[in-house]
Amino acid sequence: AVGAAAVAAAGERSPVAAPVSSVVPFHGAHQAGIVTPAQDRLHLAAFDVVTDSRDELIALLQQWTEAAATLTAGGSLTPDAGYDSPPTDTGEALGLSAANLTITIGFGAGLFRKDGKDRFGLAKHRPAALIDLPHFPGDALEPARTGGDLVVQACADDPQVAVHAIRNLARIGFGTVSVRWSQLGFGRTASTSTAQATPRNLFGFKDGTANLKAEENDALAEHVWVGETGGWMAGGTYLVARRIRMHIETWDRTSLREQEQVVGRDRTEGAPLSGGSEFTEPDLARAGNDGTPLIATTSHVALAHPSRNDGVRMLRRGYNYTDGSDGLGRLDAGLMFLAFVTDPRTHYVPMQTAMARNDALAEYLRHTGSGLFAVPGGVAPGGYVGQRLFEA
Ligand SMILES: C=CC1=C(C)c2cc3[nH]c(cc4nc(cc5[nH]c(cc1n2)c(C)c5CCC(=O)O)C(CCC(=O)O)=C4C)c(C)c3C=C
Ligand SMILES: [Fe+2]
Repeated sequence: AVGAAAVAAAGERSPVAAPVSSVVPFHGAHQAGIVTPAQDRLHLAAFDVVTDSRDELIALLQQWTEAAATLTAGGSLTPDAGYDSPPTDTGEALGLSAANLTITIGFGAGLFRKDGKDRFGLAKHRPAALIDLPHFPGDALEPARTGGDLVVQACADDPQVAVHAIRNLARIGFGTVSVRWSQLGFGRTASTSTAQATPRNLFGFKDGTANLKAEENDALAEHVWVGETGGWMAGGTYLVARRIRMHIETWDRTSLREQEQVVGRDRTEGAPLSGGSEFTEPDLARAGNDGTPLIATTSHVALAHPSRNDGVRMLRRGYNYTDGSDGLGRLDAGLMFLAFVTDPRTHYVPMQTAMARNDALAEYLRHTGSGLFAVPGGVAPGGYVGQRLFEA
């Protein structure tokens, strides 16, 4: 510390040890990056497995697990093979803190069977919940932004740390996997802890108010985690990823009254239009002077509310994105919707179907990418992500 202070006093930059508060533990009962506090930056990448070798796949997951444990602790990858070889770590995170990096790994349907082939002898272990998502009305999915045999979600407070993580995992996987699609995100669009303030999405509304929070253990057990009867998926969850383009130029020409009616909450506070403040429970039955519900039945909040969805809740953990413009004078901007659920058949498909048909918000949205991934439970030191699947 004395040495560091002397360097700082001399006005030079010194390599500073990562403060403890910037490290999210990698090992645990569940993978990090799900109920751990949502960071502000995302790099999500889906990979195709390009080998048919089960041993190579297992070796990759072992290497990814080891690298993830190192990177999330703020370390860099070692050892180097020598001066005449490419460095083992790509280097752009040297000197940066761990920035609360979390790395979360999931398995797509293609790992279990692809093009009719059971490449890795895993077909019999494909969970029933890992469905092929149906086509929803209005979907405009681009194949180059959809699917993937594996997914890695890297979240951090620093975008360079998140990108470094994905880049290095892709580098480790060279010859075994290739990146199918990837998405950068900024500005989380959900709170996953009551300690976090509610952020805003690119429509300018608070997003995440009624989200499931890390403190709600019973609700997480019911709506997010796969239970003990789930075999190799026990302690895991399913990640629904949807790249949703938001027509922000159209939205920006819409009156505030219309915007609030479409959402069902007021823009400033995020309070439900039935009254109260941000965290007041929406009263979907409360009618205004004209006898119609204050929260329109076609509003997003009404359609997403548990009372209209068999009591279903989900853990949303999405991010805003902007990917330049589309050549027609419009920003390609939107929401990388990420939600963790115990079973997408009950906890995503019915809600998305209702929204695609009736949600007033749908007029301003276009789903352009999609993925569904089984996210296994957490890893103990010495183990690797998905070990229970390969030993099942
Ligand atoms: C199928 C699930 C959902 C999709 C897809 C989705 C897209 C989406 N949502 C917003 C903005 C808001 N969503 C809000 C609440 C909310 N949304 C969902 C589900 C999906 N959203 C749920 C389950 C909820 C919570 C409902 C409840 O329990 O009351 C809100 C209100 C604030 C909040 O509670 O978070 C906003 C705003 C956008 C812009 C969007 C697609 C781009
Ligand atoms: Fe929503």
